[in-house]
Amino acid sequence: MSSQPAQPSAVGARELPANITVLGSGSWGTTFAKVIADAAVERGDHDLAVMLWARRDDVAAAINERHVNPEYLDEIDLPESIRATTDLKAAVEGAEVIVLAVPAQHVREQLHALKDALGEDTVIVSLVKGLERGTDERISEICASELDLDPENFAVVSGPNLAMEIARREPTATVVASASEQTAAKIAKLTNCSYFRPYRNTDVTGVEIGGVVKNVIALAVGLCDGRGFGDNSKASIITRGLAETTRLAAALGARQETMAGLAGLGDLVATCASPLSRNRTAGRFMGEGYRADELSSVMRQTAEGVKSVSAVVELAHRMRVEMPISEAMNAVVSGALDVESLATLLLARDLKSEASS
Ligand SMILES: NC(=O)C1=CN([C@@H]2O[C@H](COP(=O)(O)OP(=O)(O)OC[C@H]3O[C@@H](n4cnc5c(N)ncnc54)[C@H](O)[C@@H]3O)[C@@H](O)[C@H]2O)C=CC1
Ligand SMILES: O=C(CO)COP(=O)(O)O
Repeated sequence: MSSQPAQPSAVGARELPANITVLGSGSWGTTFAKVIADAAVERGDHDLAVMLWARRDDVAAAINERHVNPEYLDEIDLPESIRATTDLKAAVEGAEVIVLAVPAQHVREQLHALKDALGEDTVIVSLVKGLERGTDERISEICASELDLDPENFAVVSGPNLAMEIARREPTATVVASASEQTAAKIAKLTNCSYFRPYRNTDVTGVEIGGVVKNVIALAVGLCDGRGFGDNSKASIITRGLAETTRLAAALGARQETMAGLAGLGDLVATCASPLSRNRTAGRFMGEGYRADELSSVMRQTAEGVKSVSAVVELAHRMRVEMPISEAMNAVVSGALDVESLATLLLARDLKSEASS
């Protein structure tokens, strides 16, 4: 036996990355930064740095000086190891992991802006639950086309993850999916803490589609609230919503069992049940008579379902998949259908066997 001390591995002595950047300091970006910082403390890692990129100076200043983000996470104290900046290039310089937490329609421009500062082995983690309008691309596809990113360096984190509950340390599980088992395991370890339990998966498409379509279904459930419909209507929409999500995911090559897991059924239930959900809230406002273009006057935060529904429907047409609830929601959001006519349209199709679809 050699008496030589063990040599550090090629990637360095640390098992996990030390420099993490989160792009987007809204409710989920800030909360996710907190999860990473809390997880590091719990495993005794005091060298890990989390940098949050904020669009606004006042948000960055509040995080740096008072360790709060009053705009998005009122009442939550943030760990002092989280720093914030509005300088995108400085934020991503030297980052080993870059987490995307901006609305889907702005991901491509963000990636374009940071392209040159990206390291060869940088891992991109998406928290985003939307499709890009115009291309109908998922975030993994945008990363591949915009950055020429090796799929093994991409992961998506998705599940029943309402930001405010996690910020309050209420226990939740999630899914980390990557084409690389190793990348998924690394991100799972980086985020695992006493209140956040990640499960690994390699079905990136399924996990992304689950997160995107549940927002559209939550709009429909919100509409039921706005129209005064009860739990039978909502349970019917949730169940048939899961069926159409599963059809689309399967057509795109995803695994059906992913839709029965945390990133499918789990997230659908959390979002459709929670008054914290922005998508359900947006649906409720529309059910009460607001048009989609009036929503920004009553809610400040991102409701990805409103922005992504047309891309979901386009993708479904391309894949020849029937998605009647998404079709109806697209018609409402675009103004082609009024909410009074919606009740019959949401579930109206030719009568068929439940098992046949
Ligand atoms: N809030 C939640 O509970 C969860 C949200 N998500 C997903 O995470 C993503 C981000 O959502 P949130 O943090 O909740 O949104 P948010 O609305 O709370 O914050 C969005 C962030 O993006 C920034 N932003 C807005 N427009 C931008 C632009 N043009 N360019 C660059 N940045 C821009 C905002 O300044 C803000 O920092 C969404 O795709 C959402 O579906 C996923 C799981 C949970
Ligand atoms: O994705 C979420 C929970 O998992 C958050 O949903 P909302 O964007 O509707 O708030």
